[in-house]
Amino acid sequence: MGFIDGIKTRAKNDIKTIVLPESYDMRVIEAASKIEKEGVAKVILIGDPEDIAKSAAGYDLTGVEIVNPETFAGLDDFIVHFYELRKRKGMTLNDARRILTSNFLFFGVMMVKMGYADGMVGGCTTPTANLLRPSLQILKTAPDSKLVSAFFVLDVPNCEYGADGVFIFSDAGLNQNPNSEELAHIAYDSAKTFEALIGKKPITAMLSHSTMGSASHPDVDKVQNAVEFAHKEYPELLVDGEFQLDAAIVPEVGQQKAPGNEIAGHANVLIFPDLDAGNIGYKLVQRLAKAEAYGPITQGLAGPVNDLSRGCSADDIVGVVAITAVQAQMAK
Ligand SMILES: CC(C)(COP(=O)(O)OP(=O)(O)OC[C@H]1O[C@@H](n2cnc3c(N)ncnc32)[C@H](O)[C@@H]1OP(=O)(O)O)[C@@H](O)C(=O)NCCC(=O)NCCS
Ligand SMILES: CC(=O)OP(=O)(O)O
Repeated sequence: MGFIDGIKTRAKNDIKTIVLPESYDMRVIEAASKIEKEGVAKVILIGDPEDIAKSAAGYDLTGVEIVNPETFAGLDDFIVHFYELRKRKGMTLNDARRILTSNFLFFGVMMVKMGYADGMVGGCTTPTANLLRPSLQILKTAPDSKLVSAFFVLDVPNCEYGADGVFIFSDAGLNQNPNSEELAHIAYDSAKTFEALIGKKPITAMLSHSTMGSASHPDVDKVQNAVEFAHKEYPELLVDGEFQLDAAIVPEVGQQKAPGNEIAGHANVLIFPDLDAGNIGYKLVQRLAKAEAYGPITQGLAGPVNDLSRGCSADDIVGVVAITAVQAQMAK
């Protein structure tokens, strides 16, 4: 069974409720219909029921719940909780009301925070920063994590590398220029996530334009220091570097450039030195190798809220909803 079919099977075993705030986009409507039909999750759409019924003509939305923030019975409670969370940042009750009734992303994250939904997926019409800010502000970092980061699962067809072509690429969505310690934390969280979602042993490579000192530059030093920090902080983690991409995933090149290294050539968790590399890297593999790309999925957040690329398809949304539902099961 392929990666996403395995995740969907897990999601169906213990149905979770996932809120989709961008109900004005037809990919979301199509995805909501598919998710209910396949039994992957229970869906909540946010918006005016009449508007949604009009735009969804032709789609079967049986089972989908629609919540209108304007008429939602729990709105006042949401406003007070949101205000309490953000008042130290200068938020007033009026601000809280205005934001929650006008911005479906903030309202959706509050549905997760207040236990009305188990998770949220958005971002097909919204740049990542606008999608992540509400969850960072409202849910915040999970107690067992040092920072929130975002990864993609790449499922590459006809690929013998990684875990039968399945990889985690991290950070490909959130932290723009992580320092060495942050890179080490991202590596740790990504390895744990790989094990939890893919069910295989994570083998983690810290990527660079250098392999084991073949180049000298402050950018290389940053990754070398990250490896040193990861070895010290997380001795149980199978992680090494710095590796170029070919040395990380191609066994012959790994042994040529880093002879005797047990990770070289076998990595399935790829940690990119910065967001430029991670974001460009995942899109290259998605578009040129025709890989399935699910994400950006957040890790280290105190609640499952996940992003989408604006270039996503309805099927990508179904996949990310299934992953979100499995994260919600694991968070229990
Ligand atoms: C996500 C992002 C908006 C956060 O930026 P920021 O400038 O820190 O945003 P804010 O100052 O509004 O921060 C919001 C909150 O998130 C927290 N935060 C930011 N980054 C965090 C992280 N990595 N982990 C945990 N918390 C974080 C901040 O501490 C702040 O908390 P507070 O308001 O309670 O004090 C920014 O990192 C970003 O734009 N990343 C790139 C996203 C992107 O364009 N990706 C490419 C496409 S996928
Ligand atoms: C993840 C990502 O790159 O998102 P977008 O394509 O929406 O910017």
